[in-house]
This record gives sequence, structure tokens and C-alpha cells, in this order.
Amino acid sequence: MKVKECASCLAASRLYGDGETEITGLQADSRRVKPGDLFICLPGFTVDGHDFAPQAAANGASALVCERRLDIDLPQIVVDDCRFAMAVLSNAFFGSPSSRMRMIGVTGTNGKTTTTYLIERIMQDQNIKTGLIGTIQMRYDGQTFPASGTTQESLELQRTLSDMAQKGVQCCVMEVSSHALQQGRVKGTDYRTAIFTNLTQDHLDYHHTMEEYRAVKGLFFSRLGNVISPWKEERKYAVLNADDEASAYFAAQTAAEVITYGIDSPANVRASQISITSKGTFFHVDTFKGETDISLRMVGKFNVYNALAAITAALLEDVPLEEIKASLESVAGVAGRVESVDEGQDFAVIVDYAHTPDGLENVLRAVCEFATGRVLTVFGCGGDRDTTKRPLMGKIAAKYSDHVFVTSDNPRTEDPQLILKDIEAGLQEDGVAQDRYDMIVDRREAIRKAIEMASPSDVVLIAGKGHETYQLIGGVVHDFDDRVVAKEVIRGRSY
Ligand SMILES: CC(=O)N[C@H]1[C@@H](OP(=O)(O)OP(=O)(O)OC[C@H]2O[C@@H](n3ccc(=O)[nH]c3=O)[C@H](O)[C@@H]2O)O[C@H](CO)[C@@H](O)[C@@H]1O[C@H](C)C(=O)N[C@@H](C)C(=O)N[C@H](CCC(=O)O)C(=O)O
Ligand SMILES: Nc1ncnc2c1ncn2[C@@H]1O[C@H](COP(=O)(O)OP(=O)(O)OP(=O)(O)O)[C@@H](O)[C@H]1O
Ligand SMILES: N[C@H](CCC[C@H](N)C(=O)O)C(=O)O
Ligand SMILES: [Mg+2]
Repeated sequence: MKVKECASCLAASRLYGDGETEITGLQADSRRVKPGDLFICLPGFTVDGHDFAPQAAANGASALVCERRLDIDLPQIVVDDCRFAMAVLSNAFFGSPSSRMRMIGVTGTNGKTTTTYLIERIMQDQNIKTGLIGTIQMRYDGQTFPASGTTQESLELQRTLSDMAQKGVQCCVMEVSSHALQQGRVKGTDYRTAIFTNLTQDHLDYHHTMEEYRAVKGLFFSRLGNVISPWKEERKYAVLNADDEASAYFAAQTAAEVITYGIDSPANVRASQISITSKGTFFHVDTFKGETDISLRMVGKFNVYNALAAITAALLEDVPLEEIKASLESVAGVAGRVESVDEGQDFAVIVDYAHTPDGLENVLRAVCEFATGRVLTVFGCGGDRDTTKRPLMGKIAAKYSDHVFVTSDNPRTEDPQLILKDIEAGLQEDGVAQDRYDMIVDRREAIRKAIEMASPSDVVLIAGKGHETYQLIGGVVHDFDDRVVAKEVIRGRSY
């Protein structure tokens, strides 16, 4: 690709220098620039990529994309917003790979990973080669790659989609985070179906207010249908949760066809007769393509919503309802989502990724539905993230638990003690008695204390880290897996 071709992809850009220069790759990290790469100077949240343009030039960059002219002797494309430019360029450079696949995107505060896993299973059971991108991992064509976050940066995303398309992937189901939408990471990606799970409090450190958070999520639906491939004439669908009030806002913004799912409100795909046990969830579903009964092996009313979203997306891909049912019923669960740790003990231990007030409330409600003994909850909140959710989660934990162990999640650069104090403020506000909770900074110790406290029939819920296999304390990544720690403690416990 020539520099002038890159410039012509970018509306309102200004090109300085030789437009005939060939670029052979794109790169936004100066340390990884190879000769011939176009270096994109991202003004980051911590450092400014423009400051690394000299290093990129020294490493052989052939041109720059920047937000101001730099005193460097290389062709330069000056744009208003380098992150958006990176998305557009990456899409063009890799030949619009999303246009060569059925793209299903899932956004919402909670339930994205679970919903994508369900859709992946349904599509794969149809012998449709399916790729998955999300929080736990990326996988396609028999290979698994670690995830660097929930939604990749645009450059990595388009590279991944291009590799998927080359390997014959026909359908890609991916999580689309609000950070990704705000930063334009998925700009230019041609979704056929955009799914909304729910909107509840999280990430207010980044989005400031719920209105702003909702508006950012809305970008997914307002942009749906903006990307029309000439060779891919197809309808676009916004799959919305009828029971979430944000859906009306998204419906009003989208040009796509709106299909709804829900339990309490009228919807195109609606569940009824829900019953939840410790082993799974039963429900009846009425759809625009027939009705059936489904026995999920996953617990919690929230998983009925995730299943409904998956059913709706799959019906839109023309998968027969009975085959959707068979696929859903075969899913044993998703790693770190209401995952049982079973070492033959006479009480239950559940590891779950609930890290928002709504997630925690939902999982605790589910636990309370089947717990016959006490509910003992171990949880914390991540550092360098929304601080306002901490007291709320403290209140919720106490409301549904007999005893709470407030502990560390990933403290990152914050003082762990202070994070625990923020959570405790919620407990104190509600007047929770001091003998109903413990504050234990060391997560391993907190898990140990909870398991030691458990009597037959009790449920120990360890929330917040789910599938994570590490703990971030200060700048250091420690090996840590709630499931492994819980197993070790159970094995070491004397009965
Ligand atoms: C807030 C945020 O989204 N930050 C992302 C952002 O980081 P940043 O802007 O701070 O990057 P930076 O370190 O300032 O660097 C700026 C530029 O200089 C470049 N650089 C830097 C150093 C150098 O020597 N040379 C060089 O060229 C960098 O490559 C970069 O292009 O750009 C980085 C790389 O492009 C991302 O890795 C990083 O995600 C961080 C790790 C992060 O924690 N993101 C979270 C908040 C996030 O995005 N989470 C959502 C899920 C949320 C949810 O829904 O639950 C997600 O989708 O993962
Ligand atoms: N539909 C839902 N509504 C509310 N809570 C949910 C829902 N689905 C899952 N949860 C809760 O949220 C936790 C995270 O679920 P999941 O990983 O599917 O969400 P996510 O949206 O992918 O999260 P992330 O933003 O971290 O990527 C689960 O462990 C569960 O406690
Ligand atoms: N995607 C979420 C994950 C939070 C998981 C929790 N364990 C934490 O570290 O806060 C975030 O980045 O806010
Ligand atoms: Mg996720």
C-alpha cells in the first residue's frame, strides 16, 4: 500500500512528503517497528506515541500518522484522531476482513463472555467454522490465543480477523467493550448482528456517568449498518434486551432491524416457566420460529438472559430452534462463571467472575435460590477502576450473605487496605454487624478462612476473578487462581 492510498482512506487528513512511498505494515508501538512500517502515533493515556516517532524512524518506519507535524524526515499523514485513523487504516490494510465473515458482536456490562461462548457452540455444532474473541481467550481454526483484554486494539483486531478469514472462518463472535467503542477499536468492522446484554454500573472511572456510559454503548447500535459491503448484501440486526430500559434508547438510534428478547416484558424471543436448581436452569422459550423447553446446565436467571440472546442471534443465522436447544443443553458452563470447585467436600464452593454490583447481586441471588445452608462470600474490587462500585458491592455482599470476607481483587497500583476500606464503607452504612464480616487483604488467606468456616450444606462464593490465573499487585503479576487456591485449601482441611 502506498502512503497516498493510506491518506485517501482518512477523511480530512493532510499528507506531507512523498505519497508514493510504500508501506509494508502498520505499527503503533515504536519498539516493534520493522523497516517499511507505517508508525501511528497514539496519544495514550499514560504516554504520547508522538514522543516515540524518532525511535520508530530509527527502526526503519517508512511514514508516520500523527496529530501534529513532527520534525522528522518521513512522509507524514496528519489527522485529527490517530486512534480512529488506526481503525480505518487497519481495516483497509487488511482488506476489510470482517466483510468476509458473519460478524456477531456482543456488548453490555455483564454477560458478554458467556453469550459469545453459547453462540460459538451453536454455530460450531452447525459445522460453521467459528472464531471467538473475548476476555478469556481468542480461538479459531483449532488454535487458542491468550486475550490481552476484552476487545483488542483495532490494529490487532483487524490482523486477527484477517487471519481468521484466511483460515476459512465463516462466523466470528466477539465481545465489544465500552472502552473499545469509545476508542473506536471496532470502527469499520462490519457487524451483521449487534447484541446488547444489559447496562448497569461499572467503569465510571472511565465513562464518568451512566449517561455517558450508555451513550458510548449506543455507538455500537447507531453505527450498525453504516458499513455496507457491496458484495455482502445483508440485513443488520440489533438484538436488544427488552427488560433493560437502555434498550429503548438503542432502538431509537439504530437503522438496523430490532429484535428483542426478555423475560418480564413482551419480546420476540421470550422465556417463561423458569426454574433454577443448584445443577441448572429450566425454561420455556417462545420465539418467532417456534417454541421449546430448554434445560441449561448453567445456573442463575442471568444465564437465561444470556441463553435468550444466543438463541436470538442463532435464529437470525437460520439455525433451527431444536438444534439451538441441543447445543445450549450441551454446554457445561464457562470457565470461571459459576464454576464449582468439587473436591468431594460436603459444602459447595463456587468461583465466579462477578466484578460489578449487578453481577454480584445476580450470582448471589442465584446462590440463595438453591443454598440450604449459609452463604459465605469472598470478594474484593479491582484497583485503578471504578471506585464508586466498591461500597455498593459491599452492601450487596452483606445483603445476600451470612458472612462476608472482604479481600483483594487485583489492587494494581492502589493500596489494597484502602480498597477494602472503600468496600467496608458500604457495610458500615448499612449497619452490618462487625461479626458478620472479616477484612483480610491476602486473598489466599481470605479463601482459607471462608472454607474453614464452612459447615455441611453451606455455599462459599469466591467472586471477582473467575478464570483469571494471576493477581496484579503493584506492578507485579503473581500467579493466582481462585479455583486452584480453593482446591488446595479444601484438600488441606481436616474434617
Ligand atoms: C485505558 C485504555 O484503554 N488503555 C489502553 C491504551 O493504553 P494507553 O493509551 O495508556 O497507552 P500508552 O502506554 O499511553 O501508550 C501510548 C502509545 O505509545 C506507544 N508507545 C509506548 C511506549 C514506547 O516505548 N513506544 C511506543 O510507541 C504505545 O504502543 C501506544 O500506542 O492503549 C494500550 C495499547 O494500545 C492498551 O493496552 C491500554 O489498555 C489498558 C491495558 C487497559 O487496562 N485497558 C482496559 C481499561 C480496557 O480496555 N478494558 C476493556 C474491558 C472493559 C470491560 O468492559 O470490562 C477491554 O476491552 O479490554
Ligand atoms: N446477563 C447477565 N446479567 C447480569 N450478570 C451476569 C450476566 N451474565 C453473567 N453475569 C455475571 O457477570 C459475571 C461476568 O460474566 P461474563 O464474563 O459473561 O460478562 P462480561 O460482560 O464478559 O464481563 P467483562 O466485562 O469482564 O468482559 C458472571 O460471572 C456473572 O456473575
Ligand atoms: N474487564 C473488567 C474486568 C475486571 C476484573 C476484576 N478482577 C478486576 O481486576 O477489577 C475490567 O477491566 O474492569
Ligand atoms: Mg467478557
